[in-house]
Amino acid sequence: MPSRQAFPPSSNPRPKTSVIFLTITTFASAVILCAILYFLYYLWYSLVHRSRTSPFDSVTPLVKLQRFSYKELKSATQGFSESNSIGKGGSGTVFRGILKDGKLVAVKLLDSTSLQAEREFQNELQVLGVLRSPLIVSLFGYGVEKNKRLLVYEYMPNRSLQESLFSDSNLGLNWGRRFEIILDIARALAFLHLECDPPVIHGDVKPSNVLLDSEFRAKLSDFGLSRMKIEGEFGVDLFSQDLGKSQELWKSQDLSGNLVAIGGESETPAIGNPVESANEVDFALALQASCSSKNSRFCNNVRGLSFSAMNFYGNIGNEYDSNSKNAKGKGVSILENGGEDWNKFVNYDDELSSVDHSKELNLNAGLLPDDTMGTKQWGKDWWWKQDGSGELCSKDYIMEWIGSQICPSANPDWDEEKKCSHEKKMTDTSTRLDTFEEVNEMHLQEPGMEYHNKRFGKAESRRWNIHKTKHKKMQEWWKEEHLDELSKKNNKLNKLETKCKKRLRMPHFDLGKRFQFRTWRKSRQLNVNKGDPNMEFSFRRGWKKKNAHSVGSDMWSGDLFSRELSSTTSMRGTLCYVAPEYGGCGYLMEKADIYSLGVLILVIVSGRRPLHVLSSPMKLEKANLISWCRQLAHAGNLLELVDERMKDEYNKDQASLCINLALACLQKMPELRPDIEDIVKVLKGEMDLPSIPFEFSPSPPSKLLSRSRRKQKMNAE
Ligand SMILES: Nc1ncnc2c1ncn2[C@@H]1O[C@H](COP(=O)(O)OP(=O)(O)OP(=O)(O)O)[C@@H](O)[C@H]1O
Repeated sequence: MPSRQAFPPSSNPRPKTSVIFLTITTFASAVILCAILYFLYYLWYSLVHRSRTSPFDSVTPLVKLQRFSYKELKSATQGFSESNSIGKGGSGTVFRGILKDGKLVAVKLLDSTSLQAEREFQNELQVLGVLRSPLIVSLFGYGVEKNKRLLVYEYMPNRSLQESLFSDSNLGLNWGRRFEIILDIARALAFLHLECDPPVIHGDVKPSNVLLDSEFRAKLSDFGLSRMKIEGEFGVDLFSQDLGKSQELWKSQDLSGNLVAIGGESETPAIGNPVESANEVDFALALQASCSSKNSRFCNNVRGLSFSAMNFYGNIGNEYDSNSKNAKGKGVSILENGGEDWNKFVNYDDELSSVDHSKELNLNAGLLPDDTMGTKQWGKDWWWKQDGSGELCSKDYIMEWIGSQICPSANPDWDEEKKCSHEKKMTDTSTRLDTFEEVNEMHLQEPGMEYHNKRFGKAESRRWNIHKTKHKKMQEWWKEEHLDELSKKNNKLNKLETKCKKRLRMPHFDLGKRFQFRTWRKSRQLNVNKGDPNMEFSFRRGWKKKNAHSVGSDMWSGDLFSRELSSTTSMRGTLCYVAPEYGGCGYLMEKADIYSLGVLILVIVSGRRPLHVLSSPMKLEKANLISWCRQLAHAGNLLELVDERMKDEYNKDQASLCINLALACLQKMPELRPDIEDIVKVLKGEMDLPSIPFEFSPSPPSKLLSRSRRKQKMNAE
């Protein structure tokens, strides 16, 4: 009998494998769990960390802004009395006030029903609220009550540079002061661009935003259009915002930037809720509430988006609107409704009206659940993001507008002068153009290249070549533009002559207004409040009743129209001061401020507005300060630009340095404009002015303009 093979008793290998497998699995699970936990922790940490960090933490300690009650500010300004009114701007009226402790302040009462004002209020708090520098006007505090918004600033006894420069007496501004003011403004910009982290771009550098203290030292103010430049971004994709969502939120908008229900009922909403408690507020918390959660980064990047103008174009500039079908359609329906909805406001829809500003401004943001902040974020900040896919390029529109508005003075002497010299001028100009072009060519190829290599190194030479090509195109365009401009002016002269004959008398002041009405109504078929002589147009304000008591604006000169042109705030800056690359379509970068500084320097040196058309008989070439300056530079006669009121009592070297510096700042290509650091050094005499090729035109060719120009040419033929 075969014996059974006896196996030695052996341990079962299966359980062993299971143990190993189990161990590995447990270990792997533990590792995965740890990784998940770590990831979650990281996520939590970064969210919490980000939402609690003010962009200015690194440079400035958190600033506590005082919260004032409306009552307090009302009594400080004697009930916002007219005698205490010291100026009116695009977003509100400024009053002189004395606080209980005797401190002299300037209180800005914002136009309560305007979203534009709300946006600027927020921006002012978020940017100016955390800036502290002797070169920047201090914001002491704010007030929020129902739909009232107030900002309390340090009082600047000599008001704005606008007033000092354009007042009749202008006694205060001798050359020494003017030069100091230029230096102060440059220093202020250096502070914003270089010392702030992230850098702050002012976005609206102009005389009325430069305030003068008792010793006529200048401080920069009005940060309503400013923005912070976050994380070294270049051109944050503004259009990547959740525009679909934000556009759903608004129904449509009237010309003053207020929402309008299309064909529907409207009402005046309260923008926020009164907050009873807490006299002093840690504004970082408001900042936190406003810029929290996942959208916080973008929140700061989309400051300078002017809502009103964009939709204004959307509404009226139908032929220019290639993208914003919605805006167009809505605009048309508003107009079709008879345009009467303009004065009715439906500022917030349900989601918007649910925004609790008391939380935002009063509060302990830490108590707000994150998701609440996240979702409300869009509601709260939606108007920042309106400049999206539907945005029109305002520049083209503005340029055409200027073109349509520039008309010679009604002064008959001047007309005569123009008529007589016009033919001669045509020939003169062609000669000048040739020479001009030659000089430009020389500048571009020789010193320009040298300067560029020196400054940016050879690695950049490819880019430079692209620039050169662009320059060439620009030159060609300029030539076309210039000739075209002259023939346009000629046409206008003829038209004006006919009109003069018809009307016999053409009141000086009415000209601008009349032209505005005519042009806007005719070309855009706007149904505006017909013929109200007190209406004026502003890109920032839309149509607005002129305030007879406005100190800071029109009263300083008779040339209403000229004043308006040179200080009309456009989408994200002020017409004539806004950099050409920025005109509402581009990204706001430091070099845009440099461009505005260039215009401002010329204005300070010359005591003229950038566009000065109607005030007195003058040669047409002087009307546009920048092109006149370029012509003088070409003729080697820069000092002719200096304010005649100073007679010979100015420092010629300094004046010529300033004008040259301004021309450098006014270069078309932002990269070629000097940095603010260099500008300050040049002004202080610590550095020579680099030789820079001067460009020609402040505006590049645009499809639209060339199209209209082509049409004009065809018609002429
Ligand atoms: N802190 C201040 N101290 C003294 N005067 C001031 C102060 N702030 C403003 N003003 C005066 O009020 C005027 C209006 O200022 P505001 O900032 O409202 O508008 P603006 O800059 O003239 O125009 P916009 O707001 O359209 O750019 C100024 O021109 C200035 O005369």
